[in-house]
Amino acid sequence: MVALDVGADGLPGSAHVASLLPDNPEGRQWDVQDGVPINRLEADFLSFIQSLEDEFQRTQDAFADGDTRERAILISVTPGSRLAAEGSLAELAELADSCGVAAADRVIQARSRRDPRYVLGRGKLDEVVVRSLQVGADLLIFDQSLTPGQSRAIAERTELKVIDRTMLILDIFAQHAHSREGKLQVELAQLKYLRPYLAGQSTALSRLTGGIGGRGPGETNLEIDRRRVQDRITHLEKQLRSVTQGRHLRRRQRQRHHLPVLSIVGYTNAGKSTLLNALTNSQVLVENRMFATLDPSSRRLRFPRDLEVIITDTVGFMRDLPPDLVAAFRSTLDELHDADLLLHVVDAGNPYMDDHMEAVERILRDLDMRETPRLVVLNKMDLIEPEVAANLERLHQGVAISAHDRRSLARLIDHLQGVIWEQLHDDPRFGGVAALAGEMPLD
Ligand SMILES: Nc1nc2c(ncn2[C@@H]2O[C@H](COP(=O)(O)OP(=O)(O)OP(=O)(O)O)[C@@H](O)[C@H]2O)c(=O)[nH]1
Ligand SMILES: [Mg+2]
Repeated sequence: MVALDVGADGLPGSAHVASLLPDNPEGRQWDVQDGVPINRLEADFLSFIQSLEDEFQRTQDAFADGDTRERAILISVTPGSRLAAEGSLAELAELADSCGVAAADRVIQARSRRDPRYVLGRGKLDEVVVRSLQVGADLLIFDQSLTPGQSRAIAERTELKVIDRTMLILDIFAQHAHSREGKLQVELAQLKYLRPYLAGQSTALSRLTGGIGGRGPGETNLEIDRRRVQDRITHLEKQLRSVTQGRHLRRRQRQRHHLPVLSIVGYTNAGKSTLLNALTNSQVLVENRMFATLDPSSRRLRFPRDLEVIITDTVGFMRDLPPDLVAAFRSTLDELHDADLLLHVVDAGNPYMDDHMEAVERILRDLDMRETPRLVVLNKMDLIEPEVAANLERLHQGVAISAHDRRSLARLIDHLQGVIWEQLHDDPRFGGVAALAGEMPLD
Protein backbone atom coordinates (compact mmCIF):
# COMPACT_ATOMS: atom_id res chain seq x y z
CA MET A 1 0.00 0.00 0.00
CA VAL A 2 1.31 3.42 -0.89
CA ALA A 3 0.01 6.69 0.57
CA LEU A 4 1.11 9.88 -1.10
CA ASP A 5 1.36 13.34 0.45
CA VAL A 6 -0.12 16.05 -1.70
CA GLY A 7 1.09 19.63 -1.19
CA ALA A 8 -1.13 22.72 -1.15
CA ASP A 9 -0.03 23.28 -4.72
CA GLY A 10 -1.47 19.92 -5.72
CA LEU A 11 1.97 18.43 -6.42
CA PRO A 12 2.99 15.03 -4.96
CA GLY A 13 5.16 15.16 -1.83
CA SER A 14 6.72 12.10 -0.25
CA ALA A 15 5.32 8.59 -0.24
CA HIS A 16 4.67 6.17 2.63
CA VAL A 17 4.99 2.54 1.63
CA ALA A 18 3.72 -0.45 3.61
CA SER A 19 4.06 -4.08 2.60
CA LEU A 20 3.50 -7.44 4.25
CA LEU A 21 6.53 -9.48 5.25
CA PRO A 22 7.04 -13.21 4.80
CA ASP A 23 7.77 -15.33 7.89
CA ASN A 24 10.88 -13.94 9.60
CA PRO A 25 12.82 -14.65 12.78
CA GLU A 26 11.91 -11.25 14.27
CA GLY A 27 8.22 -12.09 14.01
CA ARG A 28 7.50 -8.90 12.08
CA GLN A 29 4.37 -8.83 10.01
CA TRP A 30 4.86 -5.74 7.86
CA ASP A 31 7.40 -3.22 6.77
CA VAL A 32 6.72 0.51 6.59
CA GLN A 33 8.91 3.04 4.81
CA ASP A 34 7.96 6.53 5.76
CA GLY A 35 8.60 9.71 3.81
CA VAL A 36 10.18 8.25 0.69
CA PRO A 37 10.81 11.03 -1.83
CA ILE A 38 8.62 10.37 -4.83
CA ASN A 39 11.56 10.17 -7.25
CA ARG A 40 13.12 7.37 -5.18
CA LEU A 41 9.98 5.29 -5.19
CA GLU A 42 10.36 1.78 -6.60
CA ALA A 43 9.08 2.10 -10.12
CA ASP A 44 8.24 -1.49 -11.06
CA PHE A 45 5.51 -2.41 -8.58
CA LEU A 46 4.46 -5.43 -10.55
CA SER A 47 7.83 -7.11 -10.26
CA PHE A 48 8.07 -6.02 -6.59
CA ILE A 49 4.74 -7.72 -5.84
CA GLN A 50 5.72 -10.78 -7.86
CA SER A 51 8.97 -11.22 -5.96
CA LEU A 52 7.17 -10.66 -2.64
CA GLU A 53 4.66 -13.35 -3.53
CA ASP A 54 7.47 -15.71 -4.54
CA GLU A 55 9.14 -15.05 -1.22
CA PHE A 56 5.89 -15.81 0.62
CA GLN A 57 5.57 -19.08 -1.26
CA ARG A 58 9.17 -20.02 -0.53
CA THR A 59 8.89 -19.34 3.20
CA GLN A 60 5.52 -21.12 3.38
CA ASP A 61 7.12 -24.18 1.78
CA ALA A 62 10.09 -23.98 4.14
CA PHE A 63 7.66 -23.70 7.04
CA ALA A 64 5.72 -26.78 5.97
CA ASP A 65 8.95 -28.72 5.53
CA GLY A 66 7.46 -31.33 3.22
CA ASP A 67 4.32 -31.82 5.31
CA THR A 68 1.51 -31.63 2.77
CA ARG A 69 -1.36 -31.70 5.24
CA GLU A 70 -3.80 -28.86 5.59
CA ARG A 71 -2.45 -26.25 8.01
CA ALA A 72 -4.34 -24.47 10.74
CA ILE A 73 -3.77 -21.70 13.27
CA LEU A 74 -5.04 -22.66 16.72
CA ILE A 75 -6.60 -19.86 18.73
CA SER A 76 -7.53 -19.54 22.38
CA VAL A 77 -9.25 -16.50 23.86
CA THR A 78 -9.45 -16.87 27.58
CA PRO A 79 -9.81 -15.00 30.85
CA GLY A 80 -7.77 -17.79 32.53
CA SER A 81 -4.04 -18.35 32.84
CA ARG A 82 -1.67 -18.58 29.93
CA LEU A 83 -0.37 -21.91 31.18
CA ALA A 84 -3.84 -23.46 31.16
CA ALA A 85 -4.47 -22.05 27.68
CA GLU A 86 -1.19 -23.55 26.44
CA GLY A 87 -2.15 -26.97 27.83
CA SER A 88 -5.52 -26.76 26.23
CA LEU A 89 -4.00 -25.76 22.87
CA ALA A 90 -1.56 -28.67 23.09
CA GLU A 91 -4.55 -30.98 23.30
CA LEU A 92 -6.27 -29.10 20.48
CA ALA A 93 -3.15 -29.66 18.36
CA GLU A 94 -3.40 -33.41 19.06
CA LEU A 95 -7.04 -33.35 18.06
CA ALA A 96 -6.12 -31.52 14.85
CA ASP A 97 -3.42 -34.09 14.20
CA SER A 98 -5.96 -36.91 14.65
CA CYS A 99 -8.02 -35.16 12.03
CA GLY A 100 -5.12 -34.95 9.55
CA VAL A 101 -4.51 -31.23 10.09
CA ALA A 102 -1.13 -29.75 11.09
CA ALA A 103 -1.04 -26.98 13.68
CA ALA A 104 1.05 -24.27 12.03
CA ASP A 105 0.87 -21.75 14.84
CA ARG A 106 -0.86 -21.01 18.12
CA VAL A 107 -2.33 -17.72 19.24
CA ILE A 108 -3.43 -17.00 22.79
CA GLN A 109 -5.23 -13.82 23.72
CA ALA A 110 -5.94 -13.15 27.39
CA ARG A 111 -9.18 -11.18 27.63
CA SER A 112 -11.66 -10.99 30.44
CA ARG A 113 -14.45 -10.51 27.89
CA ARG A 114 -14.59 -11.87 24.39
CA ASP A 115 -15.28 -9.52 21.55
CA PRO A 116 -18.99 -10.18 20.94
CA ARG A 117 -18.57 -10.24 17.18
CA TYR A 118 -15.08 -11.60 16.50
CA VAL A 119 -14.23 -13.26 19.85
CA LEU A 120 -10.62 -12.02 19.44
CA GLY A 121 -9.86 -8.32 19.42
CA ARG A 122 -9.96 -6.94 15.89
CA GLY A 123 -6.30 -5.95 15.85
CA LYS A 124 -5.38 -9.46 16.90
CA LEU A 125 -7.66 -10.97 14.31
CA ASP A 126 -5.95 -8.92 11.59
CA GLU A 127 -2.57 -10.16 12.83
CA VAL A 128 -3.91 -13.70 12.55
CA VAL A 129 -4.80 -13.07 8.91
CA VAL A 130 -1.23 -11.96 8.12
CA ARG A 131 0.13 -14.90 10.08
CA SER A 132 -2.03 -17.26 8.03
CA LEU A 133 -0.39 -15.89 4.89
CA GLN A 134 3.06 -16.29 6.40
CA VAL A 135 2.58 -19.92 7.41
CA GLY A 136 0.24 -20.94 4.58
CA ALA A 137 -2.74 -21.80 6.80
CA ASP A 138 -6.26 -21.67 5.48
CA LEU A 139 -8.06 -22.83 8.60
CA LEU A 140 -8.62 -21.27 12.02
CA ILE A 141 -9.49 -23.59 14.91
CA PHE A 142 -10.85 -21.95 18.05
CA ASP A 143 -10.46 -23.72 21.38
CA GLN A 144 -13.62 -22.01 22.63
CA SER A 145 -17.09 -22.62 21.28
CA LEU A 146 -18.23 -20.13 18.68
CA THR A 147 -21.79 -19.10 17.99
CA PRO A 148 -22.93 -19.45 14.38
CA GLY A 149 -22.90 -15.63 14.14
CA GLN A 150 -19.30 -15.41 15.36
CA SER A 151 -18.08 -18.15 13.01
CA ARG A 152 -19.70 -16.41 10.11
CA ALA A 153 -18.34 -12.96 11.04
CA ILE A 154 -14.80 -14.30 11.49
CA ALA A 155 -14.93 -16.29 8.26
CA GLU A 156 -16.11 -13.23 6.37
CA ARG A 157 -13.50 -10.87 7.81
CA THR A 158 -10.57 -13.26 7.42
CA GLU A 159 -11.65 -15.19 4.31
CA LEU A 160 -10.42 -18.31 6.11
CA LYS A 161 -12.27 -21.44 7.13
CA VAL A 162 -13.32 -21.27 10.76
CA ILE A 163 -14.21 -24.10 13.10
CA ASP A 164 -14.28 -24.66 16.85
CA ARG A 165 -13.16 -27.51 19.09
CA THR A 166 -16.56 -29.16 18.99
CA MET A 167 -16.63 -29.26 15.18
CA LEU A 168 -13.12 -30.67 15.16
CA ILE A 169 -14.13 -33.49 17.52
CA LEU A 170 -17.24 -34.19 15.47
CA ASP A 171 -15.07 -34.36 12.38
CA ILE A 172 -12.68 -36.88 13.98
CA PHE A 173 -15.62 -39.00 14.98
CA ALA A 174 -16.97 -38.79 11.43
CA GLN A 175 -13.62 -39.94 10.04
CA HIS A 176 -13.24 -42.78 12.54
CA ALA A 177 -16.78 -44.17 12.55
CA HIS A 178 -16.87 -47.59 10.91
CA SER A 179 -19.93 -49.43 12.14
CA ARG A 180 -23.40 -48.57 10.96
CA GLU A 181 -24.35 -47.55 14.45
CA GLY A 182 -21.26 -45.36 14.84
CA LYS A 183 -21.98 -43.60 11.56
CA LEU A 184 -25.59 -42.96 12.47
CA GLN A 185 -24.57 -41.62 15.87
CA VAL A 186 -21.99 -39.24 14.40
CA GLU A 187 -24.24 -37.93 11.67
CA LEU A 188 -26.94 -37.29 14.21
CA ALA A 189 -24.56 -35.35 16.44
CA GLN A 190 -23.20 -33.36 13.47
CA LEU A 191 -26.63 -32.40 12.24
CA LYS A 192 -27.78 -31.37 15.68
CA TYR A 193 -24.70 -29.24 16.22
CA LEU A 194 -24.78 -27.69 12.77
CA ARG A 195 -28.52 -27.07 12.66
CA PRO A 196 -28.23 -23.44 13.81
CA TYR A 197 -25.58 -22.80 11.15
CA LEU A 198 -27.89 -23.82 8.37
CA ALA A 199 -29.72 -20.53 8.66
CA GLY A 200 -26.94 -18.83 6.68
CA GLN A 201 -26.26 -18.85 2.97
CA SER A 202 -24.68 -21.96 1.57
CA THR A 203 -21.33 -20.23 0.83
CA ALA A 204 -20.85 -19.27 4.47
CA LEU A 205 -21.77 -22.80 5.40
CA SER A 206 -19.29 -24.37 3.05
CA ARG A 207 -16.57 -22.09 4.38
CA LEU A 208 -17.45 -23.33 7.85
CA THR A 209 -17.82 -26.99 7.11
CA GLY A 210 -16.14 -27.58 3.76
CA GLY A 211 -12.59 -28.91 3.82
CA ILE A 212 -12.15 -30.58 7.11
CA GLY A 213 -15.63 -30.54 8.61
CA GLY A 214 -17.82 -32.54 6.33
CA ARG A 215 -15.62 -35.39 5.20
CA GLY A 216 -17.60 -37.80 7.29
CA PRO A 217 -20.80 -39.68 6.78
CA GLY A 218 -22.73 -36.43 7.18
CA GLU A 219 -20.93 -34.98 4.18
CA THR A 220 -23.73 -34.70 1.69
CA ASN A 221 -26.23 -33.91 4.35
CA LEU A 222 -24.52 -30.75 5.48
CA GLU A 223 -25.64 -29.21 2.24
CA ILE A 224 -29.28 -30.00 2.65
CA ASP A 225 -31.44 -27.10 3.56
CA ARG A 226 -32.64 -26.42 7.00
CA ARG A 227 -36.24 -27.46 6.45
CA ARG A 228 -35.14 -31.01 5.71
CA VAL A 229 -32.65 -31.28 8.53
CA GLN A 230 -35.32 -31.98 11.10
CA ASP A 231 -36.74 -34.75 8.88
CA ARG A 232 -33.28 -36.23 8.53
CA ILE A 233 -32.70 -36.10 12.30
CA THR A 234 -36.00 -37.86 12.95
CA HIS A 235 -35.11 -40.48 10.36
CA LEU A 236 -31.65 -41.08 11.85
CA GLU A 237 -33.08 -41.36 15.34
CA LYS A 238 -35.50 -44.00 14.12
CA GLN A 239 -32.77 -46.00 12.38
CA LEU A 240 -30.58 -45.73 15.42
CA ARG A 241 -33.34 -47.11 17.60
CA SER A 242 -33.64 -50.20 15.44
CA VAL A 243 -29.86 -50.75 15.37
CA THR A 244 -29.80 -50.30 19.12
CA GLN A 245 -32.35 -53.06 19.52
CA GLY A 246 -29.92 -55.53 17.97
CA ARG A 247 -27.35 -54.40 20.48
CA HIS A 248 -29.76 -54.98 23.36
CA LEU A 249 -30.31 -58.49 22.08
CA ARG A 250 -26.58 -59.23 22.05
CA ARG A 251 -26.31 -57.71 25.47
CA ARG A 252 -29.02 -59.96 26.90
CA GLN A 253 -27.34 -62.99 25.36
CA ARG A 254 -24.13 -62.00 27.07
CA GLN A 255 -25.90 -61.55 30.36
CA ARG A 256 -27.28 -65.05 30.06
CA HIS A 257 -23.74 -66.36 30.31
CA HIS A 258 -23.66 -64.97 33.85
CA LEU A 259 -20.12 -63.87 33.53
CA PRO A 260 -18.82 -60.80 35.34
CA VAL A 261 -18.17 -57.82 33.06
CA LEU A 262 -15.03 -55.68 33.29
CA SER A 263 -15.22 -52.47 31.27
CA ILE A 264 -12.15 -50.54 30.28
CA VAL A 265 -12.73 -46.79 30.44
CA GLY A 266 -10.39 -43.83 30.30
CA TYR A 267 -9.27 -40.70 28.53
CA THR A 268 -8.78 -41.01 24.80
CA ASN A 269 -5.35 -42.37 23.77
CA ALA A 270 -4.63 -43.73 27.27
CA GLY A 271 -4.01 -47.24 25.87
CA LYS A 272 -7.38 -48.92 26.49
CA SER A 273 -7.42 -50.93 23.26
CA THR A 274 -3.77 -51.87 23.69
CA LEU A 275 -4.63 -53.29 27.11
CA LEU A 276 -7.61 -55.24 25.78
CA ASN A 277 -5.40 -56.69 23.05
CA ALA A 278 -2.63 -57.58 25.46
CA LEU A 279 -4.99 -59.27 27.92
CA THR A 280 -6.95 -61.21 25.34
CA ASN A 281 -4.60 -61.65 22.39
CA SER A 282 -6.91 -59.60 20.20
CA GLN A 283 -6.37 -57.24 17.34
CA VAL A 284 -8.53 -54.23 18.16
CA LEU A 285 -7.25 -51.16 16.29
CA VAL A 286 -4.58 -49.28 18.22
CA GLU A 287 -3.38 -45.91 17.02
CA ASN A 288 -1.56 -42.93 18.38
CA ARG A 289 -4.58 -40.81 17.62
CA MET A 290 -7.41 -39.50 19.66
CA PHE A 291 -10.66 -41.39 19.37
CA ALA A 292 -9.23 -44.34 17.43
CA THR A 293 -11.93 -46.53 18.97
CA LEU A 294 -15.57 -45.59 18.59
CA ASP A 295 -17.27 -48.97 18.54
CA PRO A 296 -17.29 -51.04 21.68
CA SER A 297 -15.83 -54.53 21.53
CA SER A 298 -16.10 -57.39 23.99
CA ARG A 299 -13.82 -60.36 24.55
CA ARG A 300 -13.75 -63.25 26.92
CA LEU A 301 -10.89 -63.26 29.33
CA ARG A 302 -9.93 -66.38 31.19
CA PHE A 303 -7.79 -65.91 34.24
CA PRO A 304 -5.16 -68.48 35.18
CA ARG A 305 -7.33 -69.73 38.02
CA ASP A 306 -10.26 -70.75 35.83
CA LEU A 307 -12.08 -67.53 36.43
CA GLU A 308 -13.77 -66.21 33.32
CA VAL A 309 -15.02 -62.70 32.66
CA ILE A 310 -16.13 -60.54 29.75
CA ILE A 311 -13.91 -57.56 29.14
CA THR A 312 -15.04 -54.62 27.01
CA ASP A 313 -13.27 -51.70 25.37
CA THR A 314 -15.14 -48.60 24.33
CA VAL A 315 -14.94 -45.02 23.09
CA GLY A 316 -12.50 -42.82 25.02
CA PHE A 317 -13.49 -39.83 27.09
CA MET A 318 -12.30 -36.25 26.97
CA ARG A 319 -13.04 -33.05 28.84
CA ASP A 320 -15.86 -30.90 27.45
CA LEU A 321 -17.14 -33.47 25.02
CA PRO A 322 -19.89 -31.95 22.88
CA PRO A 323 -23.22 -32.73 24.61
CA ASP A 324 -24.83 -33.64 21.27
CA LEU A 325 -22.11 -36.22 20.79
CA VAL A 326 -22.51 -37.71 24.26
CA ALA A 327 -26.27 -37.85 23.67
CA ALA A 328 -25.79 -39.56 20.30
CA PHE A 329 -23.43 -42.12 21.86
CA ARG A 330 -25.78 -42.72 24.74
CA SER A 331 -26.56 -46.31 23.83
CA THR A 332 -22.85 -47.14 23.46
CA LEU A 333 -22.10 -45.51 26.79
CA ASP A 334 -25.11 -47.11 28.45
CA GLU A 335 -23.43 -50.48 28.03
CA LEU A 336 -21.06 -49.39 30.75
CA HIS A 337 -23.91 -49.90 33.20
CA ASP A 338 -23.44 -53.64 32.71
CA ALA A 339 -19.97 -53.41 34.20
CA ASP A 340 -19.29 -55.07 37.51
CA LEU A 341 -15.89 -53.44 37.60
CA LEU A 342 -14.45 -50.48 35.72
CA LEU A 343 -10.78 -50.51 34.78
CA HIS A 344 -9.90 -46.83 34.61
CA VAL A 345 -6.87 -46.75 32.31
CA VAL A 346 -4.71 -43.66 32.75
CA ASP A 347 -1.77 -42.51 30.64
CA ALA A 348 0.63 -42.02 33.54
CA GLY A 349 3.19 -40.43 31.21
CA ASN A 350 0.89 -37.57 30.31
CA PRO A 351 1.63 -34.30 32.14
CA TYR A 352 -2.10 -33.58 32.33
CA MET A 353 -2.90 -36.96 33.84
CA ASP A 354 -4.74 -35.47 36.85
CA ASP A 355 -7.02 -33.37 34.64
CA HIS A 356 -7.69 -36.44 32.51
CA MET A 357 -8.66 -38.52 35.51
CA GLU A 358 -10.97 -35.80 36.72
CA ALA A 359 -12.64 -35.51 33.30
CA VAL A 360 -13.22 -39.27 33.24
CA GLU A 361 -14.68 -39.24 36.76
CA ARG A 362 -16.98 -36.37 35.81
CA ILE A 363 -18.34 -38.25 32.79
CA LEU A 364 -18.86 -41.38 34.89
CA ARG A 365 -20.79 -39.25 37.37
CA ASP A 366 -22.91 -37.82 34.55
CA LEU A 367 -23.60 -41.37 33.42
CA ASP A 368 -24.75 -42.13 36.93
CA MET A 369 -21.98 -44.62 37.55
CA ARG A 370 -20.58 -43.28 40.79
CA GLU A 371 -21.28 -46.56 42.53
CA THR A 372 -19.60 -48.98 40.13
CA PRO A 373 -16.37 -50.26 41.69
CA ARG A 374 -13.27 -49.23 39.82
CA LEU A 375 -9.60 -49.97 39.65
CA VAL A 376 -7.11 -47.39 38.44
CA VAL A 377 -4.67 -48.85 35.91
CA LEU A 378 -1.64 -46.60 35.51
CA ASN A 379 -0.54 -47.36 31.98
CA LYS A 380 2.63 -46.42 30.05
CA MET A 381 4.82 -46.90 33.11
CA ASP A 382 7.70 -47.37 30.68
CA LEU A 383 7.56 -43.59 30.23
CA ILE A 384 8.04 -42.72 33.90
CA GLU A 385 10.56 -43.46 36.63
CA PRO A 386 9.84 -46.55 38.77
CA GLU A 387 9.65 -44.44 41.94
CA VAL A 388 7.06 -42.17 40.34
CA ALA A 389 5.04 -45.22 39.32
CA ALA A 390 5.22 -46.59 42.87
CA ASN A 391 4.02 -43.25 44.26
CA LEU A 392 1.14 -43.10 41.83
CA GLU A 393 0.14 -46.65 42.75
CA ARG A 394 -0.04 -45.65 46.40
CA LEU A 395 -1.87 -42.41 45.69
CA HIS A 396 -4.56 -43.99 43.54
CA GLN A 397 -4.52 -47.46 45.01
CA GLY A 398 -3.92 -48.56 41.46
CA VAL A 399 -1.71 -50.91 39.51
CA ALA A 400 1.05 -49.62 37.25
CA ILE A 401 1.54 -51.47 33.97
CA SER A 402 2.82 -51.04 30.47
CA ALA A 403 0.30 -52.47 28.05
CA HIS A 404 3.21 -52.83 25.62
CA ASP A 405 4.99 -55.19 27.93
CA ARG A 406 3.09 -58.37 28.71
CA ARG A 407 5.29 -59.22 31.65
CA SER A 408 4.05 -56.13 33.48
CA LEU A 409 0.49 -57.44 33.25
CA ALA A 410 0.99 -60.36 35.62
CA ARG A 411 0.48 -58.14 38.66
CA LEU A 412 -2.65 -56.62 37.17
CA ILE A 413 -4.11 -60.04 36.45
CA ASP A 414 -3.30 -61.17 39.94
CA HIS A 415 -4.85 -58.07 41.41
CA LEU A 416 -7.97 -58.40 39.23
CA GLN A 417 -8.55 -61.96 40.28
CA GLY A 418 -8.47 -60.85 43.88
CA VAL A 419 -10.79 -57.87 43.34
CA ILE A 420 -13.31 -59.86 41.31
CA TRP A 421 -13.35 -62.61 43.84
CA GLU A 422 -13.68 -60.16 46.69
CA GLN A 423 -16.56 -58.31 45.07
CA LEU A 424 -18.49 -61.03 43.37
CA HIS A 425 -18.18 -64.29 45.18
CA ASP A 426 -21.27 -63.47 47.26
CA ASP A 427 -23.27 -62.23 44.30
CA PRO A 428 -26.09 -64.66 43.52
CA ARG A 429 -25.95 -63.69 39.82
CA PHE A 430 -22.56 -65.29 39.55
CA GLY A 431 -23.06 -68.65 41.16
CA GLY A 432 -20.66 -69.76 38.46
CA VAL A 433 -17.79 -67.58 39.57
CA ALA A 434 -17.43 -69.31 42.87
CA ALA A 435 -17.72 -72.66 41.17
CA LEU A 436 -15.25 -71.79 38.44
CA ALA A 437 -12.88 -70.24 40.87
CA GLY A 438 -12.99 -73.12 43.26
CA GLU A 439 -9.28 -72.92 43.80
CA MET A 440 -9.28 -69.22 44.67
CA PRO A 441 -7.84 -68.62 48.07
CA LEU A 442 -10.18 -66.65 50.27
CA ASP A 443 -7.55 -64.38 51.80
N1 LIG B 1 4.84 -46.00 25.68
C1 LIG B 1 3.68 -46.65 25.74
N2 LIG B 1 2.74 -46.43 24.79
C2 LIG B 1 1.57 -47.11 24.88
C3 LIG B 1 1.32 -48.04 25.93
N3 LIG B 1 0.08 -48.55 25.74
C4 LIG B 1 -0.42 -47.96 24.64
N4 LIG B 1 0.48 -47.11 24.10
C5 LIG B 1 0.33 -46.29 22.88
O1 LIG B 1 -0.66 -45.32 23.10
C6 LIG B 1 -1.36 -45.04 21.89
C7 LIG B 1 -2.85 -45.17 22.10
O2 LIG B 1 -3.18 -46.52 22.33
P1 LIG B 1 -4.67 -47.07 22.16
O3 LIG B 1 -4.69 -48.43 22.75
O4 LIG B 1 -5.14 -46.88 20.77
O5 LIG B 1 -5.42 -46.05 23.12
P2 LIG B 1 -6.99 -45.97 23.43
O6 LIG B 1 -7.11 -45.60 24.87
O7 LIG B 1 -7.68 -47.21 22.97
O8 LIG B 1 -7.37 -44.70 22.54
P3 LIG B 1 -8.79 -44.31 21.84
O9 LIG B 1 -9.43 -45.53 21.34
O10 LIG B 1 -8.32 -43.38 20.78
O11 LIG B 1 -9.56 -43.60 22.92
C8 LIG B 1 -0.82 -46.01 20.86
O12 LIG B 1 0.15 -45.33 20.09
C9 LIG B 1 -0.21 -47.10 21.71
O13 LIG B 1 0.85 -47.78 21.04
C10 LIG B 1 2.37 -48.26 26.90
O14 LIG B 1 2.26 -49.04 27.84
N5 LIG B 1 3.51 -47.53 26.75
MG1 LIG C 1 -9.07 -47.48 21.60
